[in-house]
Amino acid sequence: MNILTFRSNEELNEAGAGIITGLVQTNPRAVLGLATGGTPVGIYEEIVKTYRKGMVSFKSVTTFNLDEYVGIPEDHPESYHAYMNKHLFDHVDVSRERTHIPNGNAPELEQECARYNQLLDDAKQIDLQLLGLGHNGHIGFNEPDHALVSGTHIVELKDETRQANARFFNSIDEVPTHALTMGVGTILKAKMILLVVRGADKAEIVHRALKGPITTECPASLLQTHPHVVVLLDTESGRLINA
Ligand SMILES: O=P(O)(O)OC[C@H]1O[C@](O)(CO)[C@@H](O)[C@@H]1O
Repeated sequence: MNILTFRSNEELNEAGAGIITGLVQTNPRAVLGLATGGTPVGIYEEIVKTYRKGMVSFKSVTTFNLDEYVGIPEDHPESYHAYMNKHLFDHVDVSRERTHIPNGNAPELEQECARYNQLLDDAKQIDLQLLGLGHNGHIGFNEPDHALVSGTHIVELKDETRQANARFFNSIDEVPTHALTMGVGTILKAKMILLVVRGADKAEIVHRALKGPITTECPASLLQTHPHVVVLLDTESGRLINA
């Protein structure tokens, strides 16, 4: 595991964007696993800047997002479909047929999970999976539990996750109770994982995830078993790791 700590957000964003655009420059048909949440926004901004300079093209790239809320429309401003359009897809030349996000409004959610798993199987392997980290150690929406699910599945969000994400909604009551998420098995199958974490409030979970016991009670701790993980931290989130 390669853990890099950055003094400024700009440097962290440039490093994250550089890894992703560098991969696409060398492999224009790369399969990218993408994340949402507050953490990757600055990285997407840097990617768009690189694209606008004509230094990278996404036209042959395939993307798979980690997760989507259940029960809010795709055009709801806080859906992960809307997020990806706003922060990346509307600004680069990615082909929409090759972008994939689970459909949280599918009439049969189990069938939707099976469909998403099939698409992932057809793509064979994600070349780079971008991840943020939840305060309770979740990756994607894989919440701490006594057991974890390998493939895409429906998950009931923990109260702490709904509270953390309430900042994006008018009130906690509007935060969906369920989501569809790629499973930990699929995440760990990626060739490379790029975990990005920011903020003093994540210092403890970063330490637990990267240095603590490997346990399903902290899903991110399973990343310790992966052969190629790069972790980008700011000084605050890396405080305990670097102590
Ligand atoms: O980047 P944030 O907003 O702190 O969220 C951390 C993680 O939580 C999620 O938003 C899900 O709650 C993930 O998508 C993200 O990786």
